[in-house]
Amino acid sequence: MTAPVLQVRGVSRSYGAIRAVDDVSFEVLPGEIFGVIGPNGSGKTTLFNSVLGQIRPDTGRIELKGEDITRLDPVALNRRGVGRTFQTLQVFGRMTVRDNLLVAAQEHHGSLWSRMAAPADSGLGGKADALLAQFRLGHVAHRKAGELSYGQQKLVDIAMAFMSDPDLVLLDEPCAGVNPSLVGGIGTLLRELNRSRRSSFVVIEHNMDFVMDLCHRILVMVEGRVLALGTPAEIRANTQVLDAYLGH
Ligand SMILES: Nc1ncnc2c1ncn2[C@@H]1O[C@H](COP(=O)(O)OP(=O)(O)OP(=O)(O)O)[C@@H](O)[C@H]1O
Repeated sequence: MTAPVLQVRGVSRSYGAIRAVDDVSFEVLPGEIFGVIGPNGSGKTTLFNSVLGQIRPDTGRIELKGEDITRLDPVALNRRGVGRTFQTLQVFGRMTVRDNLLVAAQEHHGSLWSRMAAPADSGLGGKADALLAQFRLGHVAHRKAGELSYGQQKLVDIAMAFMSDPDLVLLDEPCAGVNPSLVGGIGTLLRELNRSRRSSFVVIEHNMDFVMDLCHRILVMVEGRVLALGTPAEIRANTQVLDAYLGH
């Protein structure tokens, strides 16, 4: 059997009396695109941030390629090959698109403070140019990121996560705020990246068509717990999911 890239075992996290994540277990396989869906407040972000070392779970264990990463911070995780995108844009509007990518890579190699310094090329220019071409952003490489449309800035944001050649990328609502006409393009791009880079993705997304179309397997969370886990076809046909969530 193929060893999982990510293994989450019995993770729980409470905020006071609220059990935001309640005994959640799942694994993500190499090359898998794994979706996490659920109504607002069902614990998706808390689960995501637990995996990313942004918050500490109260109980449970998280493994990356068989190694315990439960207590690692986001910078250490990034160095081990875990990338992420945020719900809100992280691009520096006054820097060029290409420099945004170079700075993202420096963050991987150096300190967070390097984001604030003028970016040197550091030999990463070739990698940035290849990603910009793959993201169809080559023609805007030298424009200030803040001058681009929101959808294009979102692409820059996603490209930044790939500068560190991650094995695993967690994408927090890649379609949020994006014009519906561009959503299909983001899906195509993520499929291409998944194939060409053989990296695994975990995607939180409210756009159900996007998730069903993109993901190999989907975890459905309701009130902090796993309601269902299966292929898109299995999730669509699951009556509990229909009642608790999709049927709303
Ligand atoms: N920092 C916090 N302090 C207190 N309660 C929190 C905190 N973060 C999350 N919660 C609570 O934990 C529960 C799960 O929230 P979480 O943000 O993880 O859900 P979500 O599924 O990501 O929601 P959304 O789809 O709206 O982003 C909710 O009841 C929320 O109010």
